[in-house]
Amino acid sequence: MWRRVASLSSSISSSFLAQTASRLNTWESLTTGIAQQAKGVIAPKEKTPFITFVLGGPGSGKGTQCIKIVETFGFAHLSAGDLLRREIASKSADGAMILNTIKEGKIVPSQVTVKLIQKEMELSDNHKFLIDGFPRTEENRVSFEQIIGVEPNVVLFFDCPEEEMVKRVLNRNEGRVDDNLETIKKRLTVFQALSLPVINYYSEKGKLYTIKAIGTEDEIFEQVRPIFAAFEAIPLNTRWNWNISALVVVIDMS
Ligand SMILES: Nc1ncnc2c1ncn2[C@@H]1O[C@H](COP(=O)(O)OP(=O)(O)O)[C@@H](O)[C@H]1O
Ligand SMILES: Nc1ccn([C@H]2C[C@H](O)[C@@H](COP(=O)(O)OP(=O)(O)O)O2)c(=O)n1
Ligand SMILES: [Mg+2]
Repeated sequence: MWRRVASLSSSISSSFLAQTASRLNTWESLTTGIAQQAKGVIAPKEKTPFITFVLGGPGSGKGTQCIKIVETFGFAHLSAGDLLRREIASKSADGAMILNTIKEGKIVPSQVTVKLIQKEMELSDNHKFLIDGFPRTEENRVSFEQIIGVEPNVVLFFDCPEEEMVKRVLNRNEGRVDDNLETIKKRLTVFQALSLPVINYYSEKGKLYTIKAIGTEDEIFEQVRPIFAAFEAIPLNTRWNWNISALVVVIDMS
C-alpha cells in the first residue's frame, strides 16, 4: 500500500528530480478510474502504472523501437494501430468503420480506440505500458484522460523527416491498406494538423522526449535507452509525486 509520509515545499532544484517527479503519478488515480469503468468487476492492481505514449509520424520507427524497449525494460506494448487492425480482422461491429477510416488516412473516433486500450490495460499483468501511436489527436488525448483517468509519465516523439518516413512506409511490406503513396500523403497531413498539437502540449508540460529518428535502429535506441534507465534508477520503494506547489514523498510500506 502507498502511504504519503511527508509534504515538502518545492525548493528541490535538481532539474532531473523535478522532471522525473512530474512524470510519476500515484496508483490511486488509475485504480479509481479503471475500477469505476469496470464497475468493480476487476480488482485494483497493486503497482503504480507507468505510462509511456509513443508518438511520431507514419514510418518514424515507433513500433520498431517499442520492440527494443519491451526487450530491454519489460514494458507491455499496446499498439493502437494493431488493436484497431485486430478489430477489423475480427469483423466486430466497428470493423468496417475502422477499415474505411484507416484506408482514408483518418483517425478513428477516440472512444473506440480508448476502449480497446483500456481493455488491454485491464487484462495485462504488467504495470508498465508503452502506448504506441496514441494519442494522435487532442480528442484522443482528452478521451484517454477522461476514460482511463491518468496522464502519461513519459511521452516519446520520434522526429523523422517526411521523405524518410515515406520511404520506410513504402518498403514496410506488411500488406497494410494504408501503406500506399496516396494514403501516406493524407496521413502526413493529418499528422501535421492533428498530432503535432498533442506533441506541443506534452512539450509544454515538460513530459516530451524528442528522439532524432534517423540512423540505424540501434543508434536510435541509444537515444531511447537513457530515458528509461533514468526511471529504473529511482529506488523501487520511493516515489516522488510532483505538484505545482508541493513535492509529496510517497513511501511504499508494503
Ligand atoms: N532506423 C531505421 N532505419 C531504416 N528503417 C527503419 C528504421 N526503423 C524502422 N525501420 C523500418 O521502417 C518501417 C517503419 O517502421 P515502424 O517501426 O513500423 O514505424 P511506425 O510504427 O512509426 O510506423 C519498417 O519496415 C521498419 O522495419
Ligand atoms: N490513435 C490512433 C492510432 C491509429 N489509428 C489508425 C489511423 C492510423 O493511420 C492507422 C495505423 O496506425 P499505426 O499506429 O499502426 O500506424 P503507424 O505505425 O504510425 O504507421 O490506425 C487511429 O485512428 N487512431
Ligand atoms: Mg507502427
